[in-house]
Amino acid sequence: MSPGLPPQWRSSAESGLSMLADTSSVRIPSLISDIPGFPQAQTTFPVRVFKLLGVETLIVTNAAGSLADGLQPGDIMIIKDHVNFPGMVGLNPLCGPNDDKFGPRFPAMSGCYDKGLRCLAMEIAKEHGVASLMQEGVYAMVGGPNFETIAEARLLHRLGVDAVGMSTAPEVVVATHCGLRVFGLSLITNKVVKSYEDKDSVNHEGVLEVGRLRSQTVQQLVTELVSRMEINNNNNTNNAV
Ligand SMILES: O=P(O)(O)O[C@@H]1C[C@H](O)[C@@H](CO)O1
Ligand code: HPA
Repeated sequence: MSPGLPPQWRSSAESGLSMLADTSSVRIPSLISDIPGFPQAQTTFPVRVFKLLGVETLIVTNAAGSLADGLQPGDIMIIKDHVNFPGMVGLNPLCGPNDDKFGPRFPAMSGCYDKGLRCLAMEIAKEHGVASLMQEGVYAMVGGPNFETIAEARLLHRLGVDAVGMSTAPEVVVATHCGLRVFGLSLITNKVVKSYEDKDSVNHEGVLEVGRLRSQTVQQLVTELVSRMEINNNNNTNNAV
């Protein structure tokens, strides 16, 4: 403790320092890799294992809040593209030395959500009578774990984001890097509050509730998609194995 610290500040500063030292009770997040739950290296590791096992397509799902007027809770958004906010400021799972066995140092991300699978999913939705729940849109990943402020929600909306969540982009980046085909769905679990007059507020229980409500529909869509999608042996540009 600095001897120059005013006495009235000492006890809180000391208790803060002792909490930081006691790693058994306090989890200290690393700014680089640990937001909000697990390091990105850990959450994306299975994607490279899939690649090495010969998997060709990654299907991702998430819960997301809607910014688009046309997307209501319970709707299912086919992810057309994403904005990886953490990635854009350096929280990118590809940071660090590149492993050329998996893919190039500077991989392209345009077209990372496969168009053929997006069209097939929409066809399946029509056949199952759930097309009215489905539309394509842009997903943005934010760091979380707090939900958005109203100003943040408005900013995202103005940037062209249709739905916002706290996951998915890192796995998709790693999958695209190693040449996997990707398909993604966002289950819209809530409207993101964009107005200071709005008394609504998002909460995690509500997110889980909508997840339970639509779990069967999402399962049916994904099962049907898997049974009908083409094997894409020739699609991989990178040879990790
Ligand atoms: O599907 P994910 O894990 O992205 O779920 C979202 C983000 C938070 O984990 C949670 C917030 O309610 O939902
Ligand atoms: N914001 C961010 N992540 C989310 C939301 C949201 O409104 N809903 C579910 N995950």
